[in-house]
Amino acid sequence: MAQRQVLHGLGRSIGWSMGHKRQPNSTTVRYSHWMPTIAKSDYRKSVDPKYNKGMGYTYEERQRLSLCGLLPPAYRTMKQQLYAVSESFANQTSDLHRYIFLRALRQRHERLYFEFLSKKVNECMPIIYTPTVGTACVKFSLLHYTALGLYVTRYDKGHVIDVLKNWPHTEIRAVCITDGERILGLGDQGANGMGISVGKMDLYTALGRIPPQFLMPAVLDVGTNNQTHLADPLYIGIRQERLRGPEYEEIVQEFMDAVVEVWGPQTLIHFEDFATPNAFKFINKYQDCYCYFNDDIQGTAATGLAAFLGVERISKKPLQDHVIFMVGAGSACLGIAKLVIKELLKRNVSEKDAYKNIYISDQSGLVTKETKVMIPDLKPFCKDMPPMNSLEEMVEKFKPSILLGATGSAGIFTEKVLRTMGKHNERPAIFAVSNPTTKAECTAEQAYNFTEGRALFCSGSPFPPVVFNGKRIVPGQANNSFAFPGVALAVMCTRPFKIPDDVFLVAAKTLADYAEKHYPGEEKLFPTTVEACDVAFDIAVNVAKYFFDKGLSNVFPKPDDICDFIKQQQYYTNYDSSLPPVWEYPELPSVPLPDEWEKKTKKQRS
Ligand SMILES: NC(=O)C1=CN([C@@H]2O[C@H](COP(=O)(O)OP(=O)(O)OC[C@H]3O[C@@H](n4cnc5c(N)ncnc54)[C@H](OP(=O)(O)O)[C@@H]3O)[C@@H](O)[C@H]2O)C=CC1
Ligand SMILES: CC(=O)C(=O)O
Ligand SMILES: [Mg+2]
Repeated sequence: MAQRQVLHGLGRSIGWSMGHKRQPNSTTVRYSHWMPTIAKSDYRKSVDPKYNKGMGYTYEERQRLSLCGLLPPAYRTMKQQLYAVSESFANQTSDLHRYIFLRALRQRHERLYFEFLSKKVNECMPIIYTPTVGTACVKFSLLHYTALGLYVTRYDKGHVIDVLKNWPHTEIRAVCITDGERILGLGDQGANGMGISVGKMDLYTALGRIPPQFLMPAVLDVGTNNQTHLADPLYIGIRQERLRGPEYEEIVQEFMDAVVEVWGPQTLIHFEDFATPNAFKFINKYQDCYCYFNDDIQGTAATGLAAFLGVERISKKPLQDHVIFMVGAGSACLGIAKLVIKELLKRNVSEKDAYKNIYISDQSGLVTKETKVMIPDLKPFCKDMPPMNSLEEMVEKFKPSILLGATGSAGIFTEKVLRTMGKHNERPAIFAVSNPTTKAECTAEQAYNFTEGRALFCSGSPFPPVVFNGKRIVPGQANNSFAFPGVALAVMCTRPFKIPDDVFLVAAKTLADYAEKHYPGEEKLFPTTVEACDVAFDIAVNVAKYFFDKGLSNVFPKPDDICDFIKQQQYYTNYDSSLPPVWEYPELPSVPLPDEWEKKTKKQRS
């Protein structure tokens, strides 16, 4: 009996239950020799990425789990393993190699991977997320080795539920799905869009600390119109033109219903990188009847509004008095514009005044009543004025104080556009939010150089700090990754049936407040990425409060301490064990880690 308790304790300490098929009377040492089959299955489990500790298995655990001899003799603490990973990471020869290295780590040793991401956010975010994830998607056919997420295809029609049931984890609480049609600013990547779903869900865990076993990245492969992929003999998806019309919508509907059937109506369904007309069609169809959100519309909206609230704070001018010019009439710009309107209406600004100062343009110029509008959500933003085409002329004419581009068209914020922004504003707010970096409307350097260093600049993908007139300026990152992990964490904890738009107002305000609270008196619109985990937690707390207060949570009773309630459901990477040894193993000599590395690993803000 005592023996069984020890074994159970050990099972818990490494993260799985040992079961009851043990020899109750055997000693532990004999057990490991007598039961080769079980020992072998323990070995498989011990290298399962979810449980693996790598060289972090203690000598005691190695003895009990029949791992002696299967690992090198040295033992490594989590910190020593992190050091090993960071050395190997740094030795990779390109960002794509770093991406491949991290993917392999994820497939081998999940807790170490997430611990590394959270300790090295600055270094890892640009790899597992934008910009490198964009390159990875383009080349995904060469990188695919094993199931990272679920592929559902148009030919699974009528059987989507069976495909979903093949996913190895049974308790899924969030799904991120893309059909790959608009991957970042890189266009149609078909099934290669899996890289984006995987990247987003990795941030659920790295930033939101949502346990990875609750998450399922997915691709809905309905074909691709990307001619390069269609001609590529190694393309991993269905080599056919994209499905359109009712058949396309039916397969999306079947996916939605299958998720609800398999994992329940409280499963969060996150739509990512759908082409804009479909993105708006589905948000309007699903938002009120599924636990659903579209990240490019709503997550981006929360981040964009937060940036504008920061501009309001720094400029000491109410948001409704700012002239906002948006270049791009897609998911990102329209999502932000709609949330700004929501915020202004809440402040009792009249509808007419709320719309008055927001201008939107697309490739054919200013969106006016003459524009052939394909997305109904764009209609209220159409101006009753003559058409205008040149961005330079529009910026000169409307004198925006906030200029935001989400176009996927690199460099359209020309020197003249930027200088005009600088001419009309003391602190011109310039946001080049297109991803990846190669698609940014301007670089950080251009934004500061052409405005004499006065720009309040943010970009979608990270730019390095710029030194202007001897002053080091750190550009902010205006990316929806500051919003969706916190919203998802709140949803996972409170289990609502739907996610109203107000949730993204809460997220925006929390993000803006975070910057204000942590950088008082500083002209900083966003926290740094190393704080993204703390931001996600704050957003989760406020959004969870919102769900409880509005009666939308399905968790009863309302917890007294929401912070604690959320913390208890988060993912932790600790796998310490304090078991006694079975046979004696001497304390082996070790060498301390370099001081330099220890210092660098401590949290730094910029
Ligand atoms: N930082 C972040 O968090 C986020 C960034 N993004 C990025 O924003 C970009 C756009 O995404 P999304 O809105 O979904 O994309 P869409 O493709 O739906 O929209 C792009 C819009 O930009 C317009 N456009 C393109 N080129 C120009 C140009 N040269 N001048 C004026 N308008 C132009 C298009 O006009 P037309 O319709 O006439 O073709 C279209 O209205 C992408 O790069 C994406 O990565 C998206 C979401 C979040
Ligand atoms: C960040 C993001 O979601 C995009 O660029 O599409
Ligand atoms: Mg996106």
